[in-house]
Amino acid sequence: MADAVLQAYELYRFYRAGDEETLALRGVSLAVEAGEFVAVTGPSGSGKSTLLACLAGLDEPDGGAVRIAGTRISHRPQAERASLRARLVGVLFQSGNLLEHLTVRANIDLAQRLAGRRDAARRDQLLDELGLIGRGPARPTQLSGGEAARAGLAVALANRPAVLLADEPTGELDRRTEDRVLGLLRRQAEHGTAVVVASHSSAVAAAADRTITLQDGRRT
Ligand SMILES: Nc1ncnc2c1ncn2[C@@H]1O[C@H](COP(=O)(O)OP(=O)(O)OP(=O)(O)O)[C@@H](O)[C@H]1O
Repeated sequence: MADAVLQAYELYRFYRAGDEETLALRGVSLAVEAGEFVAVTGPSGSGKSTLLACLAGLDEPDGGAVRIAGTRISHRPQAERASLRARLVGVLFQSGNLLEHLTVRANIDLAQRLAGRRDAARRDQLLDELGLIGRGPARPTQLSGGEAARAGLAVALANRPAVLLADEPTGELDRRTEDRVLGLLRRQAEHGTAVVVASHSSAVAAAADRTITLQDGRRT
């Protein structure tokens, strides 16, 4: 797995609050190849969101390392992590993927600008593929739940990321919209992106090439 586009080695993450210490990750390793779709499952509190945040460089592991496309993203200043993330990683959450004061189109443009790019053709292609061609001028508050999920995906894919990390991206969606979003994630993997989705949903596990399970911060 030395050539895996996403590599995590022995990740540890501790949270301290007063005398309380939570061991959210206890030595999690993971390698995902380009084109693979991996589901991360496990009970509530098992460390799924913490793992995804560390993989995305949104959080710093206390131990271990994350490499994306051969570049270490962990243990770097926050600004460097943000810059690497903008170029290499698409991040999709259940909500909060879109800035409320910007239109859908402007949200995608912003994601490209943050990566030092401008690619209107890619933006329009994404809006088209995701069935949002008429919704480009809409603001997030004007979108249905399913439209907002697809617009969030458009932002995450704006820069053709090597790795797409999604944390419960279908949590609030009805089954039909969930299937549509999963189909889009699948297609993205078929185009060569390494896709990692943390979810409680059995539909996500069914759509994935393989599933890893966390329990108390460890892989089972
Ligand atoms: N900022 C934080 N401060 C303290 N403890 C935290 C923090 N974030 C997460 N934890 C703890 O770390 C552990 C792992 O949490 P995490 O959110 O990664 O689990 P999860 O598997 O994503 O859960 P869920 O399925 O409920 O979203 C839990 O015990 C949680 O309470």
